[in-house]
Amino acid sequence: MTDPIRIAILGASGYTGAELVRLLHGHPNTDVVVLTADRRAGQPLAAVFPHLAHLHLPDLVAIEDVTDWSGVDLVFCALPHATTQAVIEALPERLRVVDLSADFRLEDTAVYAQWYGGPHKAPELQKTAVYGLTELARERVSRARLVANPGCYPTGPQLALMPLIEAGLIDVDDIIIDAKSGVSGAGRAPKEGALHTEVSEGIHAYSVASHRHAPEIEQGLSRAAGRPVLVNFTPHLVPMNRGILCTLYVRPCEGVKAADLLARLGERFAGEPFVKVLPPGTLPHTRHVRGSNLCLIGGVDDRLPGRAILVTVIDNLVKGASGQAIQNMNVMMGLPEAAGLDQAPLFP
Ligand SMILES: NC(=O)C1=CN([C@@H]2O[C@H](COP(=O)(O)OP(=O)(O)OC[C@H]3O[C@@H](n4cnc5c(N)ncnc54)[C@H](OP(=O)(O)O)[C@@H]3O)[C@@H](O)[C@H]2O)C=CC1
Ligand SMILES: CC(=O)N[C@@H](CCC(=O)OP(=O)(O)O)C(=O)O
Repeated sequence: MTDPIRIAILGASGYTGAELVRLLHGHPNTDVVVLTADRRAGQPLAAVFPHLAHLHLPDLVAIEDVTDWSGVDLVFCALPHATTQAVIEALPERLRVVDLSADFRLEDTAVYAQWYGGPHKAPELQKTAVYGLTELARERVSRARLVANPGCYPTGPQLALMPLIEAGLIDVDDIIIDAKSGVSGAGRAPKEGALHTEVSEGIHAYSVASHRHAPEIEQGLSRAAGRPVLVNFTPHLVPMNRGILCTLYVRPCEGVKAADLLARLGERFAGEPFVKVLPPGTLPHTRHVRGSNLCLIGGVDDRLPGRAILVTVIDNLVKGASGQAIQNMNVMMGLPEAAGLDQAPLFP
């Protein structure tokens, strides 16, 4: 039996931090040794998250109070974007890092500056970061010191569209991504737009034609196409806690049907533990993945000639964040990729 991997979770008092703690509790090869917080530093985790009170874990501390990293092997950074670059740059070089924020996802730091409102604070480190959409980057992830975990919205659409673009099966200049997210995607820190009164009993589009996940999706699709690709991406906030459903409107090449697209995806993801392609005509619900690391993909032909509609679902806190982060850690550390991630979805 090998020694457990000693884990620090920065931002453990947030939603994705708590989800890392929950999932790592079931991981056979890890030991959580450091938990950090900002406003909640100094408190026991059970005071912040009573649902984790049965676990024996260290209290929350401020990052600056962690002066000795010698007892840590791998760091999960679950901090707000734009705070993470400086934090990771200050960590000892020896530590492996999985960053859940957006700070290292965009390879071009000029594009980062344009979408995240300021210059990149660690451009040299950015050159070493690997974008960790695990199923499509496994080999690079295995060698990475720093993995940029994909955004919650970009995960499903890239998994469904990149293999189709690589196979030349769809028109890359006509892709519409209609996305709907649960409110936990906005994090736990109080925000007016996430209040119950603002979100319940309604649904609304936001950041229309201007959401920061559009360039992240375009980065992946452009790599698959071998040339620049732009997408129409519209996110919506829906009154549920977890889950992201993306409806993808695509134009298959002449003679290609939805069943052919699904067949290609089925071949591409054969044997993958977490990406499952449904039979033609069967469409997934967010309920089908709740609490699990699964991404489900379904599809149908549109009545409109030449159009097909694909639907992807993930749990934003699992495959869209902490689950995929653990999947990446498993690949980086040479562990079985599904270790700690075999939870079946909570249905209904
Ligand atoms: N929620 C989601 O579905 C997803 C989130 N992400 C990304 O993951 C990261 C974490 O998200 P999430 O867990 O939702 O966010 P939360 O707002 O729920 O949690 C943020 C965490 O960071 C801590 N924190 C806040 N500001 C600072 C600071 N200046 N210095 C140190 N610590 C700080 C908070 O501490 P305290 O509470 O004590 O103040 C808390 O522990 C973000 O970058 C987010 O964009 C990625 C994919 C999906
Ligand atoms: C519902 C909601 O507010 N979602 C967030 C994105 C969620 C997220 O986690 O963004 P990152 O993956 O880039 O960190 C938003 O629209 O900004």
